[in-house]
Amino acid sequence: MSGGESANDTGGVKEMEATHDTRTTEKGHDLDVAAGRGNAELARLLPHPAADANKYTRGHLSLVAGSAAYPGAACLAAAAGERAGAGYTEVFCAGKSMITVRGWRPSLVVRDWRAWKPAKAPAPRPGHPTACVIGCGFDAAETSLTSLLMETVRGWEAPLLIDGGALALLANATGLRLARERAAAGRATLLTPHGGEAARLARGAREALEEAKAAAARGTRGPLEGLADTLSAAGRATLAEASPAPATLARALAEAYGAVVALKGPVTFIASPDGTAEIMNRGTSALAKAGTGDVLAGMIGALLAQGLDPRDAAALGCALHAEAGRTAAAALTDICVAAEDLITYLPDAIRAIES
Ligand SMILES: NC(=O)C1=CN([C@@H]2O[C@H](COP(=O)(O)OP(=O)(O)OC[C@H]3O[C@@H](n4cnc5c(N)ncnc54)[C@H](O)[C@@H]3O)[C@@H](O)[C@H]2O)[C@@H](O)CC1
Ligand SMILES: Nc1ncnc2c1ncn2[C@@H]1O[C@H](COP(=O)(O)OP(=O)(O)O)[C@@H](O)[C@H]1O
Repeated sequence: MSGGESANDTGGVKEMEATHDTRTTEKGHDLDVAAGRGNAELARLLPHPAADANKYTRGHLSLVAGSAAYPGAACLAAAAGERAGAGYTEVFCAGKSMITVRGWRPSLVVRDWRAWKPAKAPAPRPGHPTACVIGCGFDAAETSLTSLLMETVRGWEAPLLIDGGALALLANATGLRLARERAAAGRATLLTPHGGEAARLARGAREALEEAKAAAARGTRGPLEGLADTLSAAGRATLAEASPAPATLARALAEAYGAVVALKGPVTFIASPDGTAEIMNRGTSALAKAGTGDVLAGMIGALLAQGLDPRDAAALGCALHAEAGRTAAAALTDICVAAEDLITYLPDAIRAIES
């Protein structure tokens, strides 16, 4: 791993006040980072079901997750998605993972991912929200998964969250181009990298910029034409840095990929393509265990599937995840908490935010 993969230390970002729109300067870039939202604001986003709700109107979450190497990631994300309110949670996973995912939770609808046809999914319609999470438990070494991902980025109309091993597969000129085409078509995308995955996404954006430059030098028109001109100078400077500070990196990735980016770590930064960013620093080091990111992806995916916009889904999902971690740590100690416990303690997190 390169030095760039330690992207999520918090060096360079000033301690945030508990007020909104805190202004700070990070590594010479002028940066506005809004402090984390308060409980009252978050509570208003909680998707309580309407009295006449049914499982379809509550939101349909499709999870494309769980390679043969990592079935557990699909289990964690799907169970978190159910707990976070999705009315219908469907898992498309490797054939070899199906029995594990089915056995873990009978309420999940489990299919082989060869049956996943993102471009043929019914178009989203009012009152029937839907979203897709792809990548939890993807084995990035399995290059055959690239077409599954790219087909989804190209063909899936509703909000799309990309996590885990799928981020490595997205991190190249083709992935960036397809993500930008989604944005241009008004389709929402949310990326949830940890520091290592964010560094890979930055490399992918650099590759795209190089490709665009080479095409321009040859005088060839191509799909990445004008990319450099559409990115801000600050964004390009951040992508060129070996070890950018996380808030600026989150913002540069959001701009480059045309997606909301939640760059996870001890402090999580949520950045949007329009240049806005907010901080989420309610977490606990009890969360530093394998699988907690898969749980977060399932929670945010369920909120997207219930109709929240990507920024709100990321802010509420990260806050609920952090609160669940804190409550779990209070009960179990910060040593003993495991990813599954966050799902168990999600109801306490909801109550904490509502109170
Ligand atoms: N129970 C399961 O089945 C689990 C499956 N998982 C899946 O395993 C796949 C590989 O993900 P991994 O993240 O393990 O491996 P990756 O190889 O994608 O990333 C880990 C590498 O990134 C570097 N890194 C830098 N900053 C980091 C940071 N802030 N946090 C974490 N790593 C950082 C690490 O040094 C490490 O070399 C993903 O698809 C993921 O969803 C994991 O989520 C763990 C649990
Ligand atoms: N020291 C820490 N303090 C607070 N939160 C943390 C800390 N370490 C990790 N986390 C949180 O735990 C989660 C880890 O996600 P990720 O690295 O993707 O895990 P995995 O890939 O194993 O599922 C993220 O939400 C991150 O913000």
